[in-house]
Amino acid sequence: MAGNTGAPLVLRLVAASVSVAEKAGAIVRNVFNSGELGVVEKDGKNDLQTQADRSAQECIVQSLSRQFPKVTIIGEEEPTGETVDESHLETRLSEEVLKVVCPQNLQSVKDEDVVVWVDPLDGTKEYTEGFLDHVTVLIGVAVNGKAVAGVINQPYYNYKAGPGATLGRTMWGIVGLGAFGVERLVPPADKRIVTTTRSHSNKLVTESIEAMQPDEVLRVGGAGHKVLLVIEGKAHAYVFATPGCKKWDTCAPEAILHALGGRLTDIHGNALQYHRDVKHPNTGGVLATYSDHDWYLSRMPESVKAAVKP
Ligand SMILES: Nc1ncnc2c1ncn2[C@@H]1O[C@H](COP(=O)(O)O)[C@@H](O)[C@H]1OP(=O)(O)O
Ligand SMILES: [Mg+2]
Ligand SMILES: [Mg+2]
Ligand SMILES: [Mg+2]
Repeated sequence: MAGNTGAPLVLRLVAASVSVAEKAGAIVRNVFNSGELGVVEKDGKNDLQTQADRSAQECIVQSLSRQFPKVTIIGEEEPTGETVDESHLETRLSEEVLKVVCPQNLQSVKDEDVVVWVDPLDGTKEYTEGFLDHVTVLIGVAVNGKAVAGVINQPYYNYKAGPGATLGRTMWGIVGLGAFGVERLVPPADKRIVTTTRSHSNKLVTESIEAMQPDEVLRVGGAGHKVLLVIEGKAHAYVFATPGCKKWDTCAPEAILHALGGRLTDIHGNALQYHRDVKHPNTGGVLATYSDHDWYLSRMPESVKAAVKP
């Protein structure tokens, strides 16, 4: 089976995730092109699911669990119970990933040490509203509760460039090794740009953003997308001082940001935990930066910190 080459487990997982994230990204585009989004309201307020979320989740979870039957895989969406569409599966390994040398500390990781966190479509609200570049597919690999590797596919990267442009990109990273398919760019030095939610805002979010005294606020969708804005120097910080983000929203982006030298914590500065039995919501909110992380932490109002407990 493809998952059984001699490479260390973490590398094989990332190699499989890069291939399957590309496939899931294609599914996300195909569903949108079909015009039949099949939107369902989930339990939470302002919480949607589409056919693309369901099909991409099936693609990722089925493909990975067939290759790595002993690894815990946790996806955002509930299984549909429908027969698996074999044409949705992808079990090849990315050669590009298998070429790298796995960091020493991750070479002998065992199946039972790993949890894979899957967000088949991050930015669902924006997807249904046509903000297509906000959408990402997120596959994060956690070892002993820490985010160590991540894969992000952005299915509509470049779609504003017009016909002929290559649509979509895949980025991946391993802490201790670096990240590929994305480049760290430095944001402007003469102003402070903060990014936050456009569809899940509330008083706590607004208060915390104001406290950062930003020159500009980018209100956009998706946790993956906002971490990419920080990585690519379009924003100095991603500030989300409320509990809506879940482990599958942060695991992959956190690992890629860390691999490039940035930081992602809750709004108190605590590391996020990714054990298999952890509660899914990031109850302490999210703060992602490249630099001055402590400054953002110090600006966080006490009233917000008291309301957004870890
Ligand atoms: N209140 C919420 N309910 C459900 N999902 C949320 C909520 N807040 C954030 N999320 C998830 O975190 C992501 C980042 O938040 P936002 O886009 O508002 O900045 C969302 O795209 C959504 O992921 P998903 O689209 O995968 O359900
Ligand atoms: Mg969702
Ligand atoms: Mg999400
Ligand atoms: Mg999602």
